Amino acid sequence: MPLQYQSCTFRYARTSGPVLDRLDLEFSPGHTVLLGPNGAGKSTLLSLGASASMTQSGLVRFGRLDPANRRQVQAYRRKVSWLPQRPGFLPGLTCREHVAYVGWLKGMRGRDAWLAAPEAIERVGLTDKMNNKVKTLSGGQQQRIAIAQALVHEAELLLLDEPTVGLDPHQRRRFLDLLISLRGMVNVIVSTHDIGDLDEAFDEVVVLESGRVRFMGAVEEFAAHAQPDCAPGRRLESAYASLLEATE
Ligand SMILES: Nc1ncnc2c1ncn2[C@@H]1O[C@H](COP(=O)(O)OP(=O)(O)OP(=O)(O)O)[C@@H](O)[C@H]1O
Repeated sequence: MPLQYQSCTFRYARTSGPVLDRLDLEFSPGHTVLLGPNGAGKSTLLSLGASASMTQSGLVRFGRLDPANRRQVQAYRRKVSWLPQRPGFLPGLTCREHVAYVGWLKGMRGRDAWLAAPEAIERVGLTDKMNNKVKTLSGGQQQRIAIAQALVHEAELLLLDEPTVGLDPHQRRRFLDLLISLRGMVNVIVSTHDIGDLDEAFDEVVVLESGRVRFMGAVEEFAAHAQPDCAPGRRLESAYASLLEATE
């Protein structure tokens, strides 16, 4: 199912202009990377998609589900899972307890969530840490537990806000491999500033600039904006720079 934003306007309290002004955007199923300079509105867009905040006008829809409808919001949040920039974990819980707890919060029966948690944790490669406290895990491992939280209740779409910030290259690689392994199982939209090696993990690119869609298309179409003389390993970075320079 697509995630749609129809004529969405959003402004933070006590700020002058809107961050998003009548934005129309549709994310197709698949793996999409969301790029854009600081302040472009990526986190705002994802938090609206997660129903963590609500548009002042316009609509957000996942398929037919409307997060502004009280009767549909729980079903919406079960299907659309969000990993904010700084995910919070309850102190004292083990990985299994945490994953099961989130499943229960999303509407699963407690016992079902408890029994389903090990498989979700296995999917993210952390079975050996299942009974460890989440707070004792590294940053990269905590990000993977956050993904397991979405897998346990069989979310259809994951919204990940800068999930690789602060990860070392090895952890980042593991994280991208995890995303690749989730292809066909769950759709993802990932906002990031790390663009070097995204082509393997993503199908589509959206570039947001000042709350507007600057580019939307397949990774290859995006890469075609690269400077002809750029090094092969830097095509995506070059494409991104060219697209943004074209609007300066
Ligand atoms: N809670 C808030 N209150 C007021 N303004 C905010 C708030 N959060 C974000 N903003 C402003 O809204 C705009 C969009 O911010 P947002 O965090 O969505 O951008 P972003 O593209 O995710 O940026 P970054 O890449 O730096 O994370 C920015 O101008 C920011 O200063």
